[in-house]
Amino acid sequence: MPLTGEYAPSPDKWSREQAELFERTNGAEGNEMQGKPIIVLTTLGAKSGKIRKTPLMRVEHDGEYLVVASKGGAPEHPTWYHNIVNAPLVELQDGPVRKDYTPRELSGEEREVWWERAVEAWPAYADYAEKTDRVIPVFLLTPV
Ligand SMILES: C[C@H](OP(=O)(O)OC[C@@H](O)[C@@H](O)[C@@H](O)Cn1c2nc(=O)[nH]c(=O)c-2cc2ccc(O)cc21)C(=O)N[C@@H](CCC(=O)N[C@@H](CCC(=O)O)C(=O)O)C(=O)O
Repeated sequence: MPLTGEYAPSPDKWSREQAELFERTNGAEGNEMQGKPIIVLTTLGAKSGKIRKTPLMRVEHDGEYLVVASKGGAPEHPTWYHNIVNAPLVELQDGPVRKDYTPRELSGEEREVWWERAVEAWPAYADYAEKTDRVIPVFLLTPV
């Protein structure tokens, strides 16, 4: 059952425009970042209850996805982190396919395995981790 509510565009022009182009073309355009594939995560605002759309790097394995709250290695988590922590359900669109997922924050050994996959998909994640003292949260998204 897709998330419903009023869409609230991100104030960040770059990611807003990429998410909107990606959705407008059903994943045919705006689907890469420097030649690497992206997905669009839809969450419900933890405070606003509005629909938030966030382009993220695509990290997939056997039908499950990892989303990485890196925000380029900024000292603080991205705000969508609070939405996902607060939400029992998120939506992810990969190309033309949009599905519901249950998010679970990873730690320990499981996080290590998926972190490797994330760095393979987008090597800059390793640089972001060097840049900040915070542990970059990662969430495993399992199809509902
Ligand atoms: C600018 C800010 O965005 P953010 O949620 O902090 O997310 C920052 C970035 O992670 C986000 O811009 C990503 O899309 C950037 N980004 C990636 N960001 C990543 O963290 N990881 C990635 O892998 C990644 C890849 C990527 C690829 C392409 C691209 O264009 C952007 C990419 C934002 O939208 N702020 C809103 C609030 C958004 C929000 O969700 N508010 C909640 C409240 C949340 C709370 O409780 O604080 C609500 O509505 O209730 C605002 O200020 O109005």
